[in-house]
Amino acid sequence: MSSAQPIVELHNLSKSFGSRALVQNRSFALGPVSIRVMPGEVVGVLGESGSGKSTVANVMMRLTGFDDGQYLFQGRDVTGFTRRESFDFKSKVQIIFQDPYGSLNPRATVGASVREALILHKPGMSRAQMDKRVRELFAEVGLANQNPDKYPHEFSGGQRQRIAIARALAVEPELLVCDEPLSSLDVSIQAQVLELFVSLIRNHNLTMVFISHDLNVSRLLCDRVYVMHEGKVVEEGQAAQVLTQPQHEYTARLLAAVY
Ligand SMILES: Nc1ncnc2c1ncn2[C@@H]1O[C@H](COP(=O)(O)OP(=O)(O)OP(=O)(O)O)[C@@H](O)[C@H]1O
Repeated sequence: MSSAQPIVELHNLSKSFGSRALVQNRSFALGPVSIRVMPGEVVGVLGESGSGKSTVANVMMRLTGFDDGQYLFQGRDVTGFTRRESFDFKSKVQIIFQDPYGSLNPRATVGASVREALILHKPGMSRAQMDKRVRELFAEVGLANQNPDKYPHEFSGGQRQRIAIARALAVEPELLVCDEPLSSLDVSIQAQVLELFVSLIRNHNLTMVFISHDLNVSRLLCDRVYVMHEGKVVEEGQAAQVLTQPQHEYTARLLAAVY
């Protein structure tokens, strides 16, 4: 491993839901978990439904807080972020959700949605430069022939997910968090969007956290993986190793369920 600074470090982080006052009503979603993401890595966070994967994604995106532990982003404790750092964080970290409807404004054309990201996070571009960038991004995600002046409902689910990916890439994020980005798509479309992820990872040196219950997809995309069970990391390591010769009995069970 290089001596570069990690992008993300979660140290013994835990999070509970429910009433803080009534300990018996508190349910633990996470923890403690420690997860590290180095620049240029594709890191899988894997597990069954309810294992805490989305909570990890939400904490990493700062969409939700946490109770204990520490979250360092590029070496800075996120709880001490200034307003400026919080704003910068939003352009450095992007998320792709399971359901692309959730990330696209239904009342804006898809081109306007991508331009909005450019206006916010890449200020100073002219309208012509933005339109050119939108066309480049659309080509990159396999939508070269699609009209950016159409609305989200005029596209298929797979196309909408491609647009959400284009929007996330528009800000050239330093970290892309993908929360089950294939799960809401038809099986045949999943394979095509998976191919897009493979080519984006190959061509962009993306740093990515890939949240998934799909071990086959994770084996294909990820360099390293963390396997979660009941809110804790039960196994971590190189994807090729963990997903072929698991050391933990839970990972072995998950793998056995796939074949
Ligand atoms: N807002 C919430 N309020 C209360 N409990 C929650 C909330 N969000 C998650 N939980 C609980 O935290 C635990 C982990 O949920 P989480 O959504 O992170 O799991 P997951 O592995 O992403 O599952 P899935 O794949 O089904 O989304 C679950 O027990 C869940 O019920």
